[in-house]
Amino acid sequence: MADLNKTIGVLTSGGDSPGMNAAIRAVVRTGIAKGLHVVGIKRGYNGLITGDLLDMDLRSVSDIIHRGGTVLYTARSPEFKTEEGMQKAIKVCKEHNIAGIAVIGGDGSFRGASDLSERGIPCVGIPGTIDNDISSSDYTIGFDTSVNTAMEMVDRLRDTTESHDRCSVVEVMGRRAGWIALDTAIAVGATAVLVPEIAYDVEKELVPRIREIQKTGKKHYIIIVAEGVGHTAEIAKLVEEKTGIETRATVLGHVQRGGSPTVRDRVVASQMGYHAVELLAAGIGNRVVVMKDSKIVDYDIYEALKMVKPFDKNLYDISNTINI
Ligand SMILES: Nc1ncnc2c1ncn2[C@@H]1O[C@H](COP(=O)(O)OP(=O)(O)OP(=O)(O)O)[C@@H](O)[C@H]1O
Ligand SMILES: O=P(O)(O)OC[C@H]1O[C@](O)(CO)[C@@H](O)[C@@H]1O
Ligand SMILES: [Mg+2]
Repeated sequence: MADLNKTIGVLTSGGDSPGMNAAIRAVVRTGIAKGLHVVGIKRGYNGLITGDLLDMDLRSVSDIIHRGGTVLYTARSPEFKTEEGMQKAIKVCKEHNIAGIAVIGGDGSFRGASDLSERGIPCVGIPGTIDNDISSSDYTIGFDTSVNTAMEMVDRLRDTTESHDRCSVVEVMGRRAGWIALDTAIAVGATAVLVPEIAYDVEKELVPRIREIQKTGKKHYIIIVAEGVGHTAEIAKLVEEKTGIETRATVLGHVQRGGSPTVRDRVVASQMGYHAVELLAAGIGNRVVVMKDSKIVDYDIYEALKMVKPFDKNLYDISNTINI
């Protein structure tokens, strides 16, 4: 039964990702379809602490499905991690009769969602991060757009790298995870990919690999380095010193977090937003919506946060076998 007196909130938190807007749109429209009142909470948990809320209607999410970023803005809120900040947030929820919140963000945001659920405000997490590093989910909203952007940028770099017989060492995002690096490496045919999950010695492994490949007549090289590995400039310097190949370092940076979301990100965001509201409308909280074996399902947040997503060693091996 529709409950016109029931209010749910939606917020985006942590780093933004393309497709967050599509998820907000799905939450708002599903909520309204179920007869709920929906409020947007601005700048993540900061908006919950300060009461920066806005009423959402069908038209307030028009014209956003194709836009990157988040119309609700996002933030990292150190205050929310304190008991005092948490209590302020709970007070705002009570004042506005908020019976549940869809939290679109990464693992940190889910910890906040779990803390709030524990204190009586049911929250449902939706994985939104370009890093694809939510252990419980095979996929996170924004990843596909991000790797497509990285691929396009490296394709451009390849033109100039090839023309000059050079090596390009390219750093892609992924503070603690190598998923963006791995998919990008496969897609651009990178000679090597360095990720935080797998130890790889530049001097003892990368340099000999390039030397071996040099013997086959190859003259230009792309090396992808995940941000979590770091030292991109030093890696480039070492490669140049040890191989004699002129080498440049490029850090792609935040361009990977912007831009119009791909079909995949828009579709998954819409599915996940819908699923989250089905739970909230039923008064169910402390859940995360995830993709498992191509299906949208939900897990208990505590259980989800404990899960481990093994790195795709098989894809890593494929990259090393065919990208020579
Ligand atoms: N342990 C925690 N307890 C309560 N709240 C937390 C906790 N960790 C993070 N948060 C809240 O969630 C916000 C976002 O967390 P974080 O900066 O880790 O980003 P994220 O959601 O993991 O996204 P991403 O890593 O993709 O940028 C924090 O600023 C804080 O307000
Ligand atoms: O917005 P900031 O603080 O620069 O965050 C950068 C980090 O955010 C992420 O893009 C995840 O959202 C990481 O890959 C990156 O390290
Ligand atoms: Mg995170």
